[in-house]
Amino acid sequence: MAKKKRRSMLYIPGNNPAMIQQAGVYGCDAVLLDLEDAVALNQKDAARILVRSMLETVNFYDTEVCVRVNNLQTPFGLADLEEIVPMQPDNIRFPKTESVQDVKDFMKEVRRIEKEHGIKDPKMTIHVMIETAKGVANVYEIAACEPRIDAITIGGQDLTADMGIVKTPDGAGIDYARKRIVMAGKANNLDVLDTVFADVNDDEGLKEETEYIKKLGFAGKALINPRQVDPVHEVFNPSENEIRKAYRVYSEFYKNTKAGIGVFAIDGKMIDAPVVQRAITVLEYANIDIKDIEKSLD
Ligand SMILES: CC(C)(COP(=O)(O)OP(=O)(O)OC[C@H]1O[C@@H](n2cnc3c(N)ncnc32)[C@H](O)[C@@H]1OP(=O)(O)O)[C@@H](O)C(=O)NCCC(=O)NCCSC(=O)C[C@@](O)(CC(=O)O)C(=O)O
Ligand SMILES: [Mg+2]
Repeated sequence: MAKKKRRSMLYIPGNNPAMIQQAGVYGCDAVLLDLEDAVALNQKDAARILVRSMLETVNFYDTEVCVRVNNLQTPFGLADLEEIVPMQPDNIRFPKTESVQDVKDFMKEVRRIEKEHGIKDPKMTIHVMIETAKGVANVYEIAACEPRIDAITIGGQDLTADMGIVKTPDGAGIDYARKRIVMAGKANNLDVLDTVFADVNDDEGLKEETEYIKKLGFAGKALINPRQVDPVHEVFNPSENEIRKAYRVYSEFYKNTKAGIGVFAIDGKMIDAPVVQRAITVLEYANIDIKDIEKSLD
């Protein structure tokens, strides 16, 4: 099965039933039902109950569903897990993860709750959020410490607050963190996801930032408004020209492999395994199954 795309992950405040009800139709790859910073302190209990009931009743179609719980250091984190883990959304986000011990503490509770509810073969995966300088420092160990982690993400708003700096449009203050988190994620075969772009009226700025983080290796971006979905997809979706080139590279690779040739040239440019791998990634983003290309050549 093709790997799920995570180009766009839309935060929806967990205390807003009207927004959650629409979650399956925004066209984003994933929704992040938020019990953490989008929810006021006096709404935390209501939001938790609402999100649980929405997980039972709403049709999310093929949109991936992730719930962001509160950190276990807060009075809400454990209650969030007790309510949400039995519902087994596709994934749970651990915010402000700073150490391997934080992940262990979370997972101990997740596993206990799953056991108590007779969940034997849990499919729910974990997203860790790196949002403090300490988390950035420990990110390599965090990314490697738990097999159920399948994505890692930077929280730029909290990180800049923790560092005592302003989040500028050029992202200068979080550039090192972005690059370090990408390497830690890639080293552990995780999807690496970028932080939100706060100005919902600045499509050009959003696209520019998305172009940049795509070049760094991020698989997608967290969003705060449905209007941000299309601009982000526009950047992540390959152009017609890129698709045509990738199709040609894969076709030639397939034919050459059958003839026992490992490296060859197209228009004078060497095509080897990494080039083929990049072509396969483009084809995946264009929803083209390489098996169909192979069949057309057999
Ligand atoms: C930004 C704004 C107030 C703008 O309001 P506006 O009113 O100007 O929006 P409009 O465009 O006018 O809305 C038009 C229509 O869309 C509907 N609509 C709007 N937003 C929707 C949505 N999100 N989901 C579904 N529906 C939506 C709306 O209801 C209306 O529907 P209708 O009336 O029917 O036409 C609003 O969007 C909003 O609240 N966003 C969510 C904010 C949020 O979740 N923050 C927490 C996550 S970040 C964080 O925690 C930092 C982080 O942790 C994260 C990290 O990086 O990962 C870190 O540290 O960095
Ligand atoms: Mg945050």
